[in-house]
Parts: sequence; C-alpha cells; structure tokens
Amino acid sequence: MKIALYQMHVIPGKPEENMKKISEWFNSLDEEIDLVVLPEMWNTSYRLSDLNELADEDGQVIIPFLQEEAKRMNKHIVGGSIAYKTGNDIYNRAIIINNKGVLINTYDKAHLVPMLNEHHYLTSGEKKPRIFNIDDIEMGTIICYDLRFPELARSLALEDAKVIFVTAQWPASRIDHWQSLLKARAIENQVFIVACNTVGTCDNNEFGGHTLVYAPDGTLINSLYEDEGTLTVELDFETQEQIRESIPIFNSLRTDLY
Ligand SMILES: O=C(O)CCC(=O)C(=O)O
Repeated sequence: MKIALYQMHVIPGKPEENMKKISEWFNSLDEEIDLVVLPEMWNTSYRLSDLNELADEDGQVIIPFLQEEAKRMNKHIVGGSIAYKTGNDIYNRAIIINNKGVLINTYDKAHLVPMLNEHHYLTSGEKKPRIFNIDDIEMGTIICYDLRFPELARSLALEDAKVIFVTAQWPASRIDHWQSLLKARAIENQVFIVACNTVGTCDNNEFGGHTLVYAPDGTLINSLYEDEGTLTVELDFETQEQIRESIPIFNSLRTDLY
C-alpha cells in the first residue's frame, strides 16, 4: 500500500483557500498512490475563537468536496480532521473516505487540549475511535493530543488495527514528544504509525512538521522536516507479521492483571 502524507501549511481561517491547496496537492500526486493523509483541522487551523463562523456546518461543504476528490483521484482519503459544526457543538472531527467516495468512518477528538483552552471552543468526542477497513487492512485514527493517552491507540490495536494514523497540528516546541510518543505507540502496539503534522504558524502557535512513518518495530521508514511538502511511503504488511511473530506481545498480555 502506497501512502502520501501532506505536511501542509494550513492558512488560518481560510477554508476555501485550504480546499484549493488540497486539490492542487492531489493533482501533484503519482497515480500509484493508494491512500492520502491530511493533517488536523486543515480547514481552519487554530482560529478557535472564530470557529462558530468558520467550522463546516454538518460537513456540508467539505465532505462532498473530499468525496468528489477521492473518486476523481481514485485514492482513499484519511482526511485528517476538520472543525465540524452541528447544532451548537463544534467538534474536531476525523473523516475517512474510500476511493469510491464513500464516507466510511468519523471520529471526534476525545482529548481536548487544556494548554489551548480547546474546551472553551470545542466539544469533546464521547466515543472511542472505531476501526475501518481499507483494501482488507484494519486501520484506525487518533488526533494530536490523543497521542499522549496510550490507552486509545492500544484499544485500536486490540481491535486488530495494523495501521494507526495520527493527524496533528503539533507545536514545534514539543516536537521531541511527538517523535518519542509516536515511536512508542508503534513499538508497543506493533503497528505502523502514520503521522501527519502541519508547518507554519497560526497566531502564536508554531507547528513543528516532522510528518513521519514508523514501522511496527519502531524503525523510522521516512520523515519530513520543517518545510511544507509530501512524504511518500510504502507499507509492507508481511514484515509486520514477522515482527509480531518474533516478539509475540499480544500473546503475553495479562488482561487478568490490567
Ligand atoms: O500535546 C501536545 O503537546 C500538543 C497537542 C496539540 O497541540 C493538539 O492536540 O492540537
């Protein structure tokens, strides 16, 4: 499975410009790419106090946009997340669309970030992420700060996820946490961690890039640095089976103790 991740410089507060950027990025991709990954809150960036006006109401604009793009490009889209308004609530919602243009999964970010006062502007998700299946592979996604809570990634691994996507607008000041936590989540769950961050700034926030992919044994398959760009990788699921056979952690789990 060939994957391209967009380490995007999201334009704060400009959903239409960001949609245009994404279409242009899709156009730049090789035909052989099967699946594309976008970052967190790519429609609005962190213009939290303006989300009431900026968030996509019931996904009415962005979901059809991504559905059309998925069909046009014949690619699956792990659509990062968007600011999604429904009634009086605004969620940070992950959107997954397959290459036929079908919306196959959503997940609302469960852990809101206290350092950004996210709970003043967003409603937290109340359900854990669900597994989705693309090309016969079980996958799951979490969003940014969720990464600090290993239970969430573990719950996906226990439901047989082979790939966990982490989409983010992770700050440059804590990029060492980003790399270390992603690597730990890969090793402890023996999954591919496919992690897409942004670059650039939004008001006082500077985002740190380092979009990367870890193999299920924690080997870094590929990484970007601090510039906007595309990371492409190919996932080898046979190697994952070998890693799981050589260190069979799931057979050693002590669910009677924890
Ligand atoms: O956990 C962190 O250090 C950053 C989290 C974050 O910025 C986010 O979830 O948007």
